[in-house]
Amino acid sequence: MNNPNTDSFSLLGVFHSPHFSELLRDFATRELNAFLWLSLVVVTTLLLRRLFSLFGIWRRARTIPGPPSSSFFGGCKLFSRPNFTFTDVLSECHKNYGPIVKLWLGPTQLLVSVRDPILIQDMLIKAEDKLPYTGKLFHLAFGQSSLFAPSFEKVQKRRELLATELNERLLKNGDMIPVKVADFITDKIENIKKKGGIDSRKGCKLSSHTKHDVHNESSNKEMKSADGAKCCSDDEFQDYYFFRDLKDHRDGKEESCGNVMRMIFHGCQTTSVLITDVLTRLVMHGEIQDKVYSEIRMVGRNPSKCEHEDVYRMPLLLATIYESARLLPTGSMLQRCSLKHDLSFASGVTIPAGAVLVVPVELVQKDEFNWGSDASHFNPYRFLSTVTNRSGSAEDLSSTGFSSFVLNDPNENAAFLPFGSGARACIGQKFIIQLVASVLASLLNKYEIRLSSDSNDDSNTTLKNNLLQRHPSSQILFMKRDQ
Ligand code: HEM
Repeated sequence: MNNPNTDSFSLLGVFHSPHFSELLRDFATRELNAFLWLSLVVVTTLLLRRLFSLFGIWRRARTIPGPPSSSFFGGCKLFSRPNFTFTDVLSECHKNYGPIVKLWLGPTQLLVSVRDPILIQDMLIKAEDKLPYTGKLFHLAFGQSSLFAPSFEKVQKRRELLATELNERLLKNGDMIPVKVADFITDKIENIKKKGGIDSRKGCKLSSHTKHDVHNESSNKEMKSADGAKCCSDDEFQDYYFFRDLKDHRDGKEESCGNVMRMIFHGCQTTSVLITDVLTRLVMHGEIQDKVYSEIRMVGRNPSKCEHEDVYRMPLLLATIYESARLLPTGSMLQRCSLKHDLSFASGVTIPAGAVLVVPVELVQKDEFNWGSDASHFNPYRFLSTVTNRSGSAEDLSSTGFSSFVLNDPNENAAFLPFGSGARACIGQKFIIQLVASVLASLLNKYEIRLSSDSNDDSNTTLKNNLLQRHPSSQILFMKRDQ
């Protein structure tokens, strides 16, 4: 029989033998070598894949014209010029290289700018995604949003829902909102006059009081109309109008506020720029304001059954809004990208997946080639045609309550892009144009607007927080009309 003490002793002996520890060391060395080799193979494969995709991008980007460069940073020389904005850089590139140009922003980051309206239309339809990092910025600020996410797949369903909500349900019941908003603003103007003791003949500077007034009344949750009647509380208003359906279709991952906050942020920013700009244009062009007022009075004498449809009988007012949006778009650029697939344009150019695609809206909307020699001038009549009789001469329809002009669809011109175009175009366009037109019609019916004597007429346009802004902003006076 074996003695267990002797067995364990001999086993310990094997473990302690120099041969065994050499074996162990050898095993550990081989394991480590295998691991290092494997890591090397994985890292090399990854690097090679990256290098191949890089060469792929360079090869495909070769067909796109752009600034010649010895390095990737083709735009460097242009960027280093003093006082040169990004729009200036793109303008310079387009002048030299044609309607489509490329700029390397880094070895792997290709930017392609498109200026030709036909190409833009093609691109905005085909490029359905937006840049991932722009979404992340807003994600940090407002939480996750399925409405403004970069991938089209993610936003498609939610876009359809919101479009139905805005264009079918809200617009069809559209009488209430503009009336309430206009009443609210009128109420504010009258309050400011009373509180400030401003001589009503001198009018009222809305801009200088708005901040203080909004702050004072933020605790008062009920909106009241000019005659003091209760309209509805903020909560009811939000619940009923904008957000009911969006809340119902929320998925688990999504933060409840993300969509609502992004929409409020986007809607407020863009709408305030548009309204301010239309008012400024009307102040600067008194003759257009007078004609818009006549149009409003004419429609007012013969109103439609549905009040919200009246604005469609005010073509000059609508054309004024479109022309203001053309001359001062809310952002200087539209951006897109195709995250998964390369894009092929009808012109034969292929844009690699992941490239940043931009449309310099400001340039396109003021391009003489697209808008004629008066491209940089305010001319709402460019969106209007005259109603003619059978003999071809202009017809005067004022006695019938209809304008002698008809509004041409501004979106027929591919160079009209204040609301974007294609797969990711703004969903709010129809809704906000009707709303802004109704509110302006109510205001202009009650007030004549003039520029305060201390305002500076020489306002220039600058880009701040991604929005085009006028500086210094004009101070507008509201003078009550004798009704
Ligand atoms: C004057 C008012 C407005 C202007 C000028 C404006 C302009 C724009 C522009 C330029 C875009 C990007 C389009 C593109 O990349 O092709 C956009 C996107 C969008 N707009 Fe507006 N917008 C306005 C008001 C509104 C309002 C009131 C709403 C909703 C209530 C709205 C909802 C959206 C949404 C959801 C998108 C994102 C579309 C997407 O990423 O798929 N907008 N808007």
